[in-house]
Amino acid sequence: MSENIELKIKLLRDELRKHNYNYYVLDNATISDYEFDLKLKELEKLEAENPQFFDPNSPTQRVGGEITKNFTTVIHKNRMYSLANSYSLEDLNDWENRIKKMVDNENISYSCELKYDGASINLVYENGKLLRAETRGDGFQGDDVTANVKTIKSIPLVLHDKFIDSFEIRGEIIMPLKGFYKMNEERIEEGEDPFSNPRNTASGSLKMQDSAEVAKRPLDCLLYQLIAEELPFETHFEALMGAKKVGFKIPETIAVCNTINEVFEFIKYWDTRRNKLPYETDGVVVKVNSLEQQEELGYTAKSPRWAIAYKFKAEQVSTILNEITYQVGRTGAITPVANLEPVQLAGTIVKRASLHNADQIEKLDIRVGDTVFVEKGGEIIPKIVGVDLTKRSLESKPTKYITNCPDCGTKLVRTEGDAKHYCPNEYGCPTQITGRIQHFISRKAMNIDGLGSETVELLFKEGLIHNYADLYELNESQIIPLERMAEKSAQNIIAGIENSKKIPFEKVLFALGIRFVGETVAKKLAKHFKSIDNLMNASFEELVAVDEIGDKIAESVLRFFDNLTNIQIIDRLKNYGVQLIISEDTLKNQTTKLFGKTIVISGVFSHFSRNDLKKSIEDNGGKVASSISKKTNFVIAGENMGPSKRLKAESLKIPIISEKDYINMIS
Ligand SMILES: NC(=O)c1ccc[n+]([C@@H]2O[C@H](COP(=O)([O-])OP(=O)(O)OC[C@H]3O[C@@H](n4cnc5c(N)ncnc54)[C@H](O)[C@@H]3O)[C@@H](O)[C@H]2O)c1
Ligand SMILES: [Zn+2]
Repeated sequence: MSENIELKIKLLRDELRKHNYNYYVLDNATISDYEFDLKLKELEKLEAENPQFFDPNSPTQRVGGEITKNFTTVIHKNRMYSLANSYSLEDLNDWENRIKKMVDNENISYSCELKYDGASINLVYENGKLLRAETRGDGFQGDDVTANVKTIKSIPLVLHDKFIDSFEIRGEIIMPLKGFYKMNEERIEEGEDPFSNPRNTASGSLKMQDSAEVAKRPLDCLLYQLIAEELPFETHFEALMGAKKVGFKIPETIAVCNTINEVFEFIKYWDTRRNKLPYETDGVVVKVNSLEQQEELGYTAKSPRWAIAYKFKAEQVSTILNEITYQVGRTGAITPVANLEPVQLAGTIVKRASLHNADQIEKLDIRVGDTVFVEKGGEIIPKIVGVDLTKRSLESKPTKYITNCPDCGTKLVRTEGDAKHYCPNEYGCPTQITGRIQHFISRKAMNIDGLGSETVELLFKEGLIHNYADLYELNESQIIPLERMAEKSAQNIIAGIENSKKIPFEKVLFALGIRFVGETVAKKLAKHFKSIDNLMNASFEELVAVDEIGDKIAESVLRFFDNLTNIQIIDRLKNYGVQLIISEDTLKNQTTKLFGKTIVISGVFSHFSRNDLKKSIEDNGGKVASSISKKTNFVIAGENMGPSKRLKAESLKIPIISEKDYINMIS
């Protein structure tokens, strides 16, 4: 018997560790938070009943995150904790009873805050300046992500008023919904899969290697705790308001409640209104307001006793699944969509839900006619999380995924490791053809004025264009007779197409619609290879040698240029005068002085910002790496170079040069 329990505990611990890793390190959870919390609760219960199997390393005893190998590790001056959870008013009452006993039945007032859903961050300030930003990691040590955090505009780098000399302030890095939706629209436009939710995206962004990329992500930071050797405040709330005065972003939603009943009111209020906030929240955090009482209460192994999270229930409704339809994307990817009986959810009427791919349908055994549960997380469209099997009719049959393209009838393919089915009829499938042309003319690509998506469809239907090169053969007399067209609009279209011949190479490269080559990648490739001919002749090794170009992108580029139709189209674009070589302007200030050199930078510089220094290295043909290895040619050290980096460079005998040496080197 006890052997069984021991095994059960071990299996649960292993499973939860795996989920922690997926969630915190890979930013890619494979079960819902609800299921995760249930399993954790089950383990807590088993451990409490069987104290002989206690293990300080159990997921019940430890903060779930980890440090990564991509950043300098920092030991937290003050430990970072998780929060105990509660799911009902009863849980909260129990908590109050417990803590009241520990503070001798004194009155307790509470600070109530929303639980912002993102990634925790610790900001270290010395003498009014941001010194370091650290992730929570395992609570004892985290990743030094200062360079990335410095790109978040709402975080003050220098305080505009005198405050405490040395302190830490903690908060949550979040991605507000508006920015999240916009980014996803752009990704879909570029043929990439959209991000799954704002939390993962915020957490993933924080851990990117290139701060210039992080700067493009619309991140924000909401702060919720101040820590110092000695705080000149009596209460947590006053401390936050003090921090607010010197420039920190502290949400307006905080309230002080004098009784637990007032806390309930706060929770009820926000449970129905949180959808109206510009960011996601997943609950309320209730904190003992008096700092003295907080100190008295202290911490358990994993969380403060003076605070508790109340988790909102994910909003869920049930409705009937009327039909499953299939969409074809510009890259041929098929997305199944659930068409639902319209239902009210989180303030909007929901008619459709994403089903992602065939596996998802199979896993949940979703069938037409089913009553399904629909949830709204951070996704653009809601998702189906389960089926109400008690309502399934006896005649119901498992869903058969389509085998052929709903648009052109071609047999679909699915390559190993890819969750999606694709229509391989790249050059014959109408949606793919018009999708590629629509992408080509779009604002961030060739920016062809006067030509819209509908006109592209019309021109295609009339047999006037089959690919984007055909645009350059169009003339006014072909366009004027078309539906809703007149001389003026035809002239505009032709003028817009003519003007697009001036669009610079990096945008043309993006416009070609090579899978995984979005705006940024196109810029990188254009800058590195300088012309389409060089790019076309590049080998896999040459491609992956370019900073931030990985296997997936390299393979996609090779595949694109391996196709005769594409080569012919590019030849035609060349003849029409489209820019397929990088312009003189872009080449200015560029040299090959650092060609083949891998350089690591560390510290703070006076002549360059870190990003400018990176750009300068790249402009001179060098490659910037984030960590020192045998492949590093030299390290440029600024002020306050990280001691671990210095040690590593010295032990590998890698030259360390100053900013001045560098400037001499390139001038
Ligand atoms: N689905 C999965 O596989 C999986 C795996 C691991 C964890 N999880 C989920 O992650 C959560 C557990 O993560 P956790 O241990 O980080 O705990 P938590 O996120 O539930 O609570 C602690 C965190 O809340 C944040 N927070 C937000 N607003 C705050 C405020 N106003 N005051 C104080 N803190 C605030 C802090 O960053 C703090 O670190 C659970 O919801 C769990 O379901 C899911
Ligand atoms: Zn097709």
